[in-house]
Amino acid sequence: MQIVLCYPVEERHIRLIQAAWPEAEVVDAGQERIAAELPNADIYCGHAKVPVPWSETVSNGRLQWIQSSAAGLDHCLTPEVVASDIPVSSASGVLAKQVADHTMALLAGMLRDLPTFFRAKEKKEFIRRPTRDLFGATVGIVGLGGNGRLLARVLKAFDTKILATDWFPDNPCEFVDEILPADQLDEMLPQVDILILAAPLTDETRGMIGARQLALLPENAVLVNVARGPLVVEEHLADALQSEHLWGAGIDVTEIEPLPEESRLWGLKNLIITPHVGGQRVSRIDDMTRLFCENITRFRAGKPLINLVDKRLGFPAPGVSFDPRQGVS
Ligand SMILES: NC(=O)C1=CN([C@@H]2O[C@H](COP(=O)(O)OP(=O)(O)OC[C@H]3O[C@@H](n4cnc5c(N)ncnc54)[C@H](O)[C@@H]3O)[C@@H](O)[C@H]2O)C=CC1
Ligand SMILES: O=C(O)C(=O)CO
Repeated sequence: MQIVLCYPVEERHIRLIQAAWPEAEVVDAGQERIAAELPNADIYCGHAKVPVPWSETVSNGRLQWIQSSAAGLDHCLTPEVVASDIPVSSASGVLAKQVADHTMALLAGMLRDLPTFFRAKEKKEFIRRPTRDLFGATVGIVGLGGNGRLLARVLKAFDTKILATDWFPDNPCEFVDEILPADQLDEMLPQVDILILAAPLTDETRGMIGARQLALLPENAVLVNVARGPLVVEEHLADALQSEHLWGAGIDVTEIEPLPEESRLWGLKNLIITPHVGGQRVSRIDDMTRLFCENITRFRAGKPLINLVDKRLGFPAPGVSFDPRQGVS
């Protein structure tokens, strides 16, 4: 049994994985060796950011399970993997707390107009201008999974009205006032002061926020994208920010990462950009290893995996959820 890893593990993580399956050989391939090691894996855990030979790996017939170390599965759900019978599980929940924090930072930063004050600080200027706050706002969340649900809980403390769209609208959430089916996004947009994107990148969601959807948002709405850059048509977002139809936006993800030097987005004053760091936290790799070890125990016992992905949809169906600081619930 060979377990191949491609996430930034240290010796102590490898020891934990080894303890979960003592007979297995654990190979820390990293980004450097993953293309060479993946075809020999029985189990793969990681998030390869370099091209890897999925086609060869699937046709070898050796790979038995993919544990993504990311919540987003766009890195591994290739047509060959989707067509195969290899189960895929995601890291939903592992990063949710820091993503919620980061979303609140982007949102509050934009409502309180921190970009203006940061620019003023550079010039040693003391300026004041009207700002806004979150209390009483109507917030729309696109995607009520691990991240979207936790965000709803946090946002509710600000007396907000929360609407959401989700692929599974019948899966209730006590902090959301109304959950609409994914295809009713157009109905939600005109009602919200703040729109938060927390859905995976799939064929359905690519380009889901373009000029038409931005125009459906009320004047002065704020957009936050902590999901994947290609959910938004970046040129259209730049237009809506430049015309000041939107009050502002906070984005942790862009269509191309790193954002190219020539992008129009860099020059927009009402935009906060962070370099895909929403999921970062000092103990992120410990947290991920905890989920992987829990799933190894389940895999060995033939029990259902946490965050088992519906590969045709591109994300997990509702089920048990995993909080690395509390465990399974
Ligand atoms: N900025 C960052 O560092 C991070 C970004 N992400 C991104 O955020 C996404 C969401 O993360 P999680 O909540 O953990 O994923 P998740 O898999 O737990 O939840 C995704 C949710 O989106 C819903 N959904 C799918 N298609 C939809 C559509 N067309 N419209 C509305 N809802 C739809 C699903 O029903 C599900 O409830 C990930 O796929 C990933 O791309 C995740 C973690 C960190
Ligand atoms: O988990 C994910 O999908 C991420 O984007 C982490 O950076």
